[in-house]
Amino acid sequence: MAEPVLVINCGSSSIKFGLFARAELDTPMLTALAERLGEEFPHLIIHGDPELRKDLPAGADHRTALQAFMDAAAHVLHDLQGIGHRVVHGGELFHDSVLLNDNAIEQLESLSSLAPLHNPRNLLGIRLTHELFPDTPQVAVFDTSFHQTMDPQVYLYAVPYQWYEQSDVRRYGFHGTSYRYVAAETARRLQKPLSDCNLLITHLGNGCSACAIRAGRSVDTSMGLTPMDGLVMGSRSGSVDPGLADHMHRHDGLDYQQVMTDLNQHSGLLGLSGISNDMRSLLEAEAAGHTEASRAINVFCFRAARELAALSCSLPSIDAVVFTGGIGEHAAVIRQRILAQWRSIRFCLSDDLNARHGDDNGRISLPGTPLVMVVPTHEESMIAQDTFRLISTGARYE
Ligand SMILES: Nc1ncnc2c1ncn2[C@@H]1O[C@H](COP(=O)(O)OP(=O)(O)O)[C@@H](O)[C@H]1O
Ligand SMILES: CC(=O)OP(=O)(O)O
Ligand SMILES: [Mg+2]
Repeated sequence: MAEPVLVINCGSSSIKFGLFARAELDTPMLTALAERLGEEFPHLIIHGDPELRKDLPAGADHRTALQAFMDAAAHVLHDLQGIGHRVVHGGELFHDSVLLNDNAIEQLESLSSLAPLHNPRNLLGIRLTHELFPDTPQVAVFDTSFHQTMDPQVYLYAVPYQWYEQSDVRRYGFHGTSYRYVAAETARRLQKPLSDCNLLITHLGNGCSACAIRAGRSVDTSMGLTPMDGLVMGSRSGSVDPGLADHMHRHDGLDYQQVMTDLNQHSGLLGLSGISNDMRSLLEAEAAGHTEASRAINVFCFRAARELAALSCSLPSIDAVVFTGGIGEHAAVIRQRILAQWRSIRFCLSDDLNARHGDDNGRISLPGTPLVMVVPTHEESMIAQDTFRLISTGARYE
């Protein structure tokens, strides 16, 4: 058997795994998903050998899920050529994917506070696999890399310039590996070179963002210094007035750390509804008449539309609006409600195509109206591609 690459994609509420042979990046030998981590009913599903569905203990975290996968799949995890990890924040230190060594891992640790729901978990995966496979090369693929093409006028905040020069305060953008995949896949479906494509893509998962792609390159995106900015997310607030921290301190005595924890973990869909961070649960609750669920969903949809409309400023024209991520790919009614909020463009979805999550090309809009598509993301495939590439060049981080 060809020596495969194992990919580990730690998201904020899920871990996705893939085992890839070099020649088959579109069709992994094995895939696995651990989801609803930290919630009441987390579970692990493996497709391949073994075929497995296993409930994890209530509240199970990323560590438990990683270990459960490693135990269940141990018999296929041999002769690995490499292991590719999603790492969310690369900061100013990492502009492209990198073969990891102790020095790179140490540098990564310094970025953890900028993505507290992600980088520590990404490092957990790196450390665990290093213990299990000490001689196997490991590669980090960063969410931030794809957005390196943004111009200074886009990535600079209007704060004292020394903050950028001395403390790397700027907008970085995230979900870049997803945008890289979805942009290329959309171009393929449109039968156009990527360099001719102007796209607005929104990645709606537990973390949510949107990206303007001009001539195939990221020119603006909704997330900033950290993955808290922009859209409303599962448990993150998205953009808020920075004056809010001072207000909550004076009014309720919250210290800065508490405000940050609340904005990261107790806000977004969860904070607004008091029910769940998961859109599936909220749609069920809304159908059962819970107005708190509707409140959260309405804010989510309005804010997504507003960010998309704002990002459209960066594009000379829009070839397609594209939905991806767990919500973007599976929640037809959310796609419809977001576009209904964007009143300056008259989107006309086909109810039938939207309910089916798109025709063969992912189109969900009626012919002759602005093109809207659903294109499933495949971050794992991009990470596998970079992992094979870096292993063959062998260039290590200095
Ligand atoms: N069938 C579905 N209908 C509505 N929302 C869904 C569905 N499946 C997944 N989701 C949403 O997608 C989220 C997970 O998205 P995903 O992109 O896989 O996660 P992560 O951000 O952890 O990588 C869930 O939290 C849930 O809100
Ligand atoms: C960057 C980010 O929010 O990632 P995820 O959607 O996987 O949580
Ligand atoms: Mg994700």
